[in-house]
Amino acid sequence: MPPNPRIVKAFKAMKAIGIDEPTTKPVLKRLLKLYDKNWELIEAEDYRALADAIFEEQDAQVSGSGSGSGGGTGAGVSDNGGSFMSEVGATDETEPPFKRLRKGHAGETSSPSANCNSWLPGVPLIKPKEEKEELPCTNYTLQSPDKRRLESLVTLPHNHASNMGKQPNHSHELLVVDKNLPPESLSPQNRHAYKGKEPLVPQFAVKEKRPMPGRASTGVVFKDPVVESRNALVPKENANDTLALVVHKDEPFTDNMHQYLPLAVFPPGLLAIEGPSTDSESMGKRDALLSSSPSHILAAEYKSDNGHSSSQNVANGEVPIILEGSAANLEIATSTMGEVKIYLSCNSIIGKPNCHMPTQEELLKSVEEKCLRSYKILDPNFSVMKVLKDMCECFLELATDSSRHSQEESLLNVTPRGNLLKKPAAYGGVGNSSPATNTSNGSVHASHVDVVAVPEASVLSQQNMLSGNEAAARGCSENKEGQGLRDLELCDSVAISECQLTPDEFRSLHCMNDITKAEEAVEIPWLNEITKECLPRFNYTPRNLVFQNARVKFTLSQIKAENCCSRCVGDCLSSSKTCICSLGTMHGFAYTRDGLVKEDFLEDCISMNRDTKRQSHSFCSDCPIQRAKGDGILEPCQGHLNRKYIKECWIKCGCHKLCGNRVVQRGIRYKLQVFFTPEGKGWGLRTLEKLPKGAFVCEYAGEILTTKEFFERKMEMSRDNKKLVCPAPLDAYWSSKSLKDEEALCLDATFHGNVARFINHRCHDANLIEIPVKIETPDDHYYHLAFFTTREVIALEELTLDYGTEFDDDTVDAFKCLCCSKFCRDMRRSNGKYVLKLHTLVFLR
Ligand SMILES: C[S@@+](CC[C@H](N)C(=O)[O-])C[C@H]1O[C@@H](n2cnc3c(N)ncnc32)[C@H](O)[C@@H]1O
Repeated sequence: MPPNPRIVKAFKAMKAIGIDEPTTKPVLKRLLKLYDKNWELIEAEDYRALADAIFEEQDAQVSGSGSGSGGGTGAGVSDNGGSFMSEVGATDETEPPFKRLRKGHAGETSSPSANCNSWLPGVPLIKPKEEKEELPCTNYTLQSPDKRRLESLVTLPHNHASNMGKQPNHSHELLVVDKNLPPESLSPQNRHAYKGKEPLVPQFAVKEKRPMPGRASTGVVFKDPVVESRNALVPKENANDTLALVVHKDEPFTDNMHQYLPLAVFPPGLLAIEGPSTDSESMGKRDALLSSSPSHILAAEYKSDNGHSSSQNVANGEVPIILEGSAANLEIATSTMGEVKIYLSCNSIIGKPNCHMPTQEELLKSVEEKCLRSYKILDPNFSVMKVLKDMCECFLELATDSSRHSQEESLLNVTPRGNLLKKPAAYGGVGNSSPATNTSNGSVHASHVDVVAVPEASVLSQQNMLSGNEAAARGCSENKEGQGLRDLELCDSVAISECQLTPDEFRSLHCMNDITKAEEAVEIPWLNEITKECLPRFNYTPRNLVFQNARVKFTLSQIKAENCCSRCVGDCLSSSKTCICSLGTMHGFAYTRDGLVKEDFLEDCISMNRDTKRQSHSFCSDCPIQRAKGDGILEPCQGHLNRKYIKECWIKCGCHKLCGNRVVQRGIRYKLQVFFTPEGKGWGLRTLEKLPKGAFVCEYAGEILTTKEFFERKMEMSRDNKKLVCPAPLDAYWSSKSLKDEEALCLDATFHGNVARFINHRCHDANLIEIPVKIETPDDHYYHLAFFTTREVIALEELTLDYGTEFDDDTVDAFKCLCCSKFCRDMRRSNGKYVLKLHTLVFLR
């Protein structure tokens, strides 16, 4: 009979860890009996149960007791060398070795079937059936970038009580040993705990070796009351089964000494109550936790150089001494129970006299204040606990995303070392991001930043620090007669406002953040570092709303079979079949697969806008504007610029919402910010990330008014000495054919509008262009006004549009143009004759 391949494999596995076949055989036989031939249990975790049982037996032999300790597999089962499979059915109900994994926990029961997988992919760990009364998390794997080190480390439940002068029931103290050491080189006390290749419980792999300083080493544990309830991180004298997170210097197998300062431990319960501060109940709970008596919160666990362990309350002024190395190191430990522990070793306090350990509450408050000041994080809900919680959650996400890396890589690389806590929470970014660099005053340099997901208040500071070239690139220096200098001065003068706001002011500034009220897919914050002015009141609407009489009917019957691609599926842009929607216009699809307007189409639109020679106009015989003015004088039509348009797939098309021919209808995608301009233009809109040429930024959304309604509204407003914000006629298709009043439409964003209402004017070389887009209806009198970039726009650059205003036209009440463009059409600026006129129909051409 050929040898059972499973048996052969078991032998091999044991051999790999230095256990020969004769030693393995009897134990394996006994295990098979015990597990009723359930090979899965034996094979689990690289034959961990088998290895465990063998060590158990060796331990027993060393101690001469004849039976394994702690309910082990027992000894004395004879190895008769026969076929294992024929020997099943033995009656000795010895406890399975899995139970040993939790040895030391009073009243604990376990069973072979109680296997659980660690959430770290590929790192299965055994856990007992009942977890309630136990350490919630007895397997901590420190994530280390140092792969080799971690590979060579395995941790053991610490059984060296005698060496340590400690009671042996402190069985969860940790010991770090080199995994590469053969088991024989371990003492029997330790070998019994060498359970296969994977770390055992509790597990605590240390990141890297550090030289031991010639002084006492101290591990400090901030003990959270919540944690205490779960028995983790309690001072040793308070708990028999303490999980001590300190590695002793005198341990024979390592000089890896770490002192960890666990800032926060988030067992699931604590995570659950950590909500945003608006949730008063959660806040209350958290506050209650944080306001526990300091002595309860703060405890320190010391390991001194002489190998003695003691616990101390650091609040009494005794100074822990931390190992040398970098000023602060961040370590993250994870557990099979889904817990993440964060350790911060603060080495820089070494040798500092009169150190007083802060309470956890003090520390969190101080870090929060620092964050608010240094990084201008304006979110009133911001809290360090939240950041830490986010860190834990991100960690869990990354660690459990098996698609990202191989197991080892994810184990090792998910934890950035060092400065993690120094980074502002608001940092992040989309696409390629080169991180902005912090300056000593806490502001941020924006140079060479492609993508800046900027903490709102720091953005202006970034702009203030632009070099001349950068400023030029952003349009501050390209104007006439020293205007660039003036603009730069203006920019410079803004710098003083930086860092002057208190955290409370920052918080209150933030109270109205995200101007979209979550109506858009992205948040759009606002910022004013120039004045105390707040954003004007208006109702944010991401889509156009009919005010009253406008005739905007979206009916399916309007969309004929010949102008919709009902047979398309998925993405029309990548379809091999010709899509009807691409035939509807002269230019085929206007978008590239990247969702950008095609270069030639865009260039055409731009030149038709900028080059008067290429412009053509339509003239109405009975112009709705002249009609609607209602001043009794019916002037001839002034002409309406003919424009190219984009037709997107619409409701009757069969394609996906993510079809490449549906860009504008999917809404704003880029990170934008409304900010107060330093040049005196009032509010403006800018991008917080680099935008490619032809990118859709936003559409102009507002109320759809008939032209008649618009003029009535305008009159009404001017009676109250107010003006409308920025009306835009939808006149691209007005022509000689007579339009009814309810068809001659325009958009007004004064009361209801979107972010486009903050886009300022720039003469000629604006970085945005408006292109009419048909989305719901082929009716020419209604369409969307979408804004696309005319070129690449760098992060923090203001987004501008050429309104088409003729500043020398006395019939138009135009603002004094401060666009800074060298092509500025407002001659009043250069000759000093600044004429302040009421702004009216700037969009009307
Ligand atoms: C569509 S709104 C833009 C947002 C506006 N800045 C605000 O604070 O609400 C148009 C108004 O902004 C101002 N504005 C826009 N571009 C300007 C420019 N280049 N120079 C001066 N003021 C400008 C004018 O008051 C104009 O009437």
